Amino acid sequence: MIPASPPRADREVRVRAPGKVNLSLRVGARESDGFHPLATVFQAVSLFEEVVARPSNDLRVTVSGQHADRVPTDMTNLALLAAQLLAAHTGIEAGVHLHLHKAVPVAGGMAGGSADAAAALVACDALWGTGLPREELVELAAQLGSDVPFPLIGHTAIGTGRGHLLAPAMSRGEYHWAFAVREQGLSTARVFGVFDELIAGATGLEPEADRALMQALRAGDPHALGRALHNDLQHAALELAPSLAEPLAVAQDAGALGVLVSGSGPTVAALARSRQHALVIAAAMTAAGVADEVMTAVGPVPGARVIQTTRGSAAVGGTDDSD
Ligand SMILES: C[C@](O)(CO)[C@H](O)COP(=O)(O)OP(=O)(O)OC[C@H]1O[C@@H](n2ccc(N)nc2=O)[C@H](O)[C@@H]1O
Ligand SMILES: Nc1ncnc2c1ncn2[C@@H]1O[C@H](COP(=O)(O)OP(=O)(O)OP(=O)(O)O)[C@@H](O)[C@H]1O
Repeated sequence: MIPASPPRADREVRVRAPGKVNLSLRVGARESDGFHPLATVFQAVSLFEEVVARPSNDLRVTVSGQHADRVPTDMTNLALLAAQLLAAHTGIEAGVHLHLHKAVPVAGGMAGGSADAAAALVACDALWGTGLPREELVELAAQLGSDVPFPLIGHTAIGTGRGHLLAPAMSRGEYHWAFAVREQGLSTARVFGVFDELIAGATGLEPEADRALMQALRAGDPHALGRALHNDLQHAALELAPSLAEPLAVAQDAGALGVLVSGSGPTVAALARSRQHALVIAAAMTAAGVADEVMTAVGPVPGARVIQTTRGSAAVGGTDDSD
């Protein structure tokens, strides 16, 4: 074990990492490792998790913000697992206190926990001075969960394998979203389980079906993107939570260019014509009482980045190297 160079007790590193929407999610049949092969297109959206890392003798986490009470603070927390993995990988003997400020819905299909883990990798790497290249952090991220590499990269990317193998995708312009959030989350493993029952072995991956979607992104055409949105897990999510049909219908009636369940759900994502239109869709969903909460966001946005490093009371500003 290499002892970490003792960080000043008053030093802190603040990192921001985005949530995601799967613009397209195509799922193949479960493989022998228990996972499904995916062909997906991720877009990072402007709901940001913030993680602050401070020196500590042990590994500990505190949580504030959106539904903080539903986030575990034991060693099952993905951010703590990320810190532990980085310490083991670099052979460093160091603790950390991670504070998570949540803005991405918990268990909402938008990879909030994964964003925390990605942010924790970047924050601990900076706090401990381990200085790993981003590609090495991405490899560690994949060991933590299928969705963890993407919030490190951000922007728009194609995911294959378990969803963890990423290739950047070209995207022009801004896309505006309204989200209907349901308080009661859905378990990702359960949604994949219901997917298995529904498809009963009859599925192909068909990533080539996303040609229109990729073309829409290259052209910066939200109308074409709206028509191309696709989620193979949507049926399974609706089976487990049939009331999700309501926000989908209300958003459609409010003129959304496309609507879908985000990832494994239960968050419903509606693509709008503009920021103003996203607010109109959000207001329609609130008025109809079809969401516990509504949010709006824009995408694509960058991946996990240091937004502030503080030594003592002096903030020394971001050290953004993520793009
Ligand atoms: C639905 C998505 O959000 C789409 O991006 C992701 O595939 C989910 O990624 P995640 O939450 O990071 O998932 P993991 O923590 O890797 O896996 C949780 C559980 O989901 C199922 N799972 C996940 C990914 C995958 N490609 N196939 C699966 O069957 C497995 O049952 C697994 O035990
Ligand atoms: N830092 C964390 N934030 C939120 N949940 C966490 C965290 N660490 C572990 N968890 C556990 O993971 C579960 C799923 O959390 P998360 O918010 O990442 O779901 P999700 O957005 O549906 O994930 P994904 O879209 O990647 O499938 C939670 O119910 C919680 O028990």
